[in-house]
Amino acid sequence: MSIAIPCRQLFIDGEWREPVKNKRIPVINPSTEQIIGLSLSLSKIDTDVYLFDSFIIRRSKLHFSHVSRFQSDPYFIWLVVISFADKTMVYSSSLRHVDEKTEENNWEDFLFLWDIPAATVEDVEIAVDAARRALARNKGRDWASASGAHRAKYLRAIAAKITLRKSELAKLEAIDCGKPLDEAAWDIDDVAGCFEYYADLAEGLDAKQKAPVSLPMETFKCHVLKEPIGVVGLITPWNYPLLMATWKVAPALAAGCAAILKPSELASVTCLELAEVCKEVGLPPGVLNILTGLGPEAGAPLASHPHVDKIAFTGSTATGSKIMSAAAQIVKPVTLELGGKSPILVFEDVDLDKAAEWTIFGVFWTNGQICSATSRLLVQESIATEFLDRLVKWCKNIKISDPMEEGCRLGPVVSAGQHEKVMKFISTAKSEGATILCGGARPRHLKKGYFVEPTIITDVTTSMQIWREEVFGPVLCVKTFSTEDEAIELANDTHYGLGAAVISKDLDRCERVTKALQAGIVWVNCSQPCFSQAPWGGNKRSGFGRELGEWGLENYLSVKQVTQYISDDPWGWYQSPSKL
Ligand SMILES: NC(=O)C1=CN([C@@H]2O[C@H](COP(=O)(O)OP(=O)(O)OC[C@H]3O[C@@H](n4cnc5c(N)ncnc54)[C@H](O)[C@@H]3O)[C@@H](O)[C@H]2O)C=CC1
Ligand SMILES: N=C(N)NCCCC(=O)O
Ligand code: NA
Repeated sequence: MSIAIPCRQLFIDGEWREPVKNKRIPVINPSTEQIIGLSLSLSKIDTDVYLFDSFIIRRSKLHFSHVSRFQSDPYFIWLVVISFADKTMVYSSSLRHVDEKTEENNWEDFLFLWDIPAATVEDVEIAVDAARRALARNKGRDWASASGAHRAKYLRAIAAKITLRKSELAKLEAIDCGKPLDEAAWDIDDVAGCFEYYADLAEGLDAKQKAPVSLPMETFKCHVLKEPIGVVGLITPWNYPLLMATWKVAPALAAGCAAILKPSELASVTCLELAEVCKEVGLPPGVLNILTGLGPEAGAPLASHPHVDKIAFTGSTATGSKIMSAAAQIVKPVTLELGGKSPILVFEDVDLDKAAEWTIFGVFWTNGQICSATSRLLVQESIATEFLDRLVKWCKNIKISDPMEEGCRLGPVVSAGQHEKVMKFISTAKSEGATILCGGARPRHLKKGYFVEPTIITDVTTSMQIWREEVFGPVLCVKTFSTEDEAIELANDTHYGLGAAVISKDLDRCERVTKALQAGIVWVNCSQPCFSQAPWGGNKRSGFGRELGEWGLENYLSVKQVTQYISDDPWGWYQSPSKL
């Protein structure tokens, strides 16, 4: 017998809520290709399990004493099993209670499968309504027109809770999307840091209100109010599930907006935990609603909803274009962070090993699934052979494993579909005449999971698919150049314009090249580091608008001009009837 136990519900109006259509999506672990689940067969559980007890992991055997938690709380239990490549672990989470369990029950009969709720247009309606009510409550004084300092308190409380749950959230993230645990831990620090940063900016907003605008006429006085845009829809991808959500949620809340977050169906688990965090800190109901679900069913109705005032999106260029079309029908503003095919330029004066490490970090970090991945290497001819040789050596040293394994530096890509897509890119490159210098296949030691070896492709022409299209996997393609001008021309030979990196000891050259590169972000002597304080976003088909920093806050603010007539004299344009 097998029953599905829902893990979390949709988070709407400050409450957990079942999706109207009661639809759910399984949570798949990309390392095992399996639905994360628990087979409650006593014999198995006695072998090797870990219990997450109120989010503290401890190794334990599962006894009925633990299971009895079922009865004490009729809605939640605290068990989830996660299967890894070589072992099975039990983690706790809030599972909805579906049956009366007693010690006499035969547990061998039950299989718990982990899934997430799938919202549809009906849930979107309820969430949008909740968000609008949150803005209007107490004439706006509870949130939208409260002081920034008031809202900052919630942002700080969220940051603190996230820090407290860091190791658990990092594990959930790593298991759900396949990124190495060390990277996931880093992400969670960034998440907390981002909430803290926007708490500061929310406080700073109060002092910036009523900023005067000087006018050329003494009879008038002008100032500017910064007001929340209103209800915002935030649609996010799976590569940095909680961090990409945070880049939008934190500034939106700082600004005083009410938000509906729609994370990616491929990795939503940590975003649902953010909902729990918001519940715990007592965020006013409806201020943040979290709707997991499929793009066309839950994302599209947000994009086209007449009462959603803005959409902020990160994801593929194809989906970004659909969202923009939907929003355009009602002239709804959008900001779009889309794909990329970012170049990294390596000049002949570099330290080869330092440059090699940044080059592989630039493209293999997050298993190659970063929109800003510097996935086109341009290396100066004079050092090309030696540099590629070093790169291959660095690649061979990358630990590819289950993301939970100590020291893992490359995990699986997120899904079967993504795996297939990446492998197809590699085979097309081969068929178009490119050379696979290293990688290109599943690592031999990993029979299961969506793993792809770190792959370097040479003998590439500028018309090949591998040069032009975003792979979103651990694949680097290489071309050589002889002059700086040629390097710049090749670098800018793309429809995208998100990131770019230049590696050279000559800082004057770095400055020249930086100016010539068509990109929203340029890294000098590094690739990928990212800070909450600095603007993030692209040009061309990589989208528009900037997240993070003060620019990120402006995304969610509307500027209101207030102009006052201060003269005692009448305006005097028409002849006054009283003078007749
Ligand atoms: N540049 C980036 O940050 C990302 C790029 N990608 C690329 O996109 C490819 C496809 O991956 P997906 O996960 O399908 O990306 P996607 O861009 O379709 O998904 C991003 C988000 O948009 C939502 N979405 C999908 N269709 C929608 C629609 N019609 N209206 C509103 N929301 C919608 C998804 O549910 C998800 O939350 C990947 O293979 C990768 O190459 C994927 C994720 C992030
Ligand atoms: N956390 C860092 N460094 N980068 C995040 C990049 C997320 C993106 O793909 O847009
Ligand atoms: Na997943």
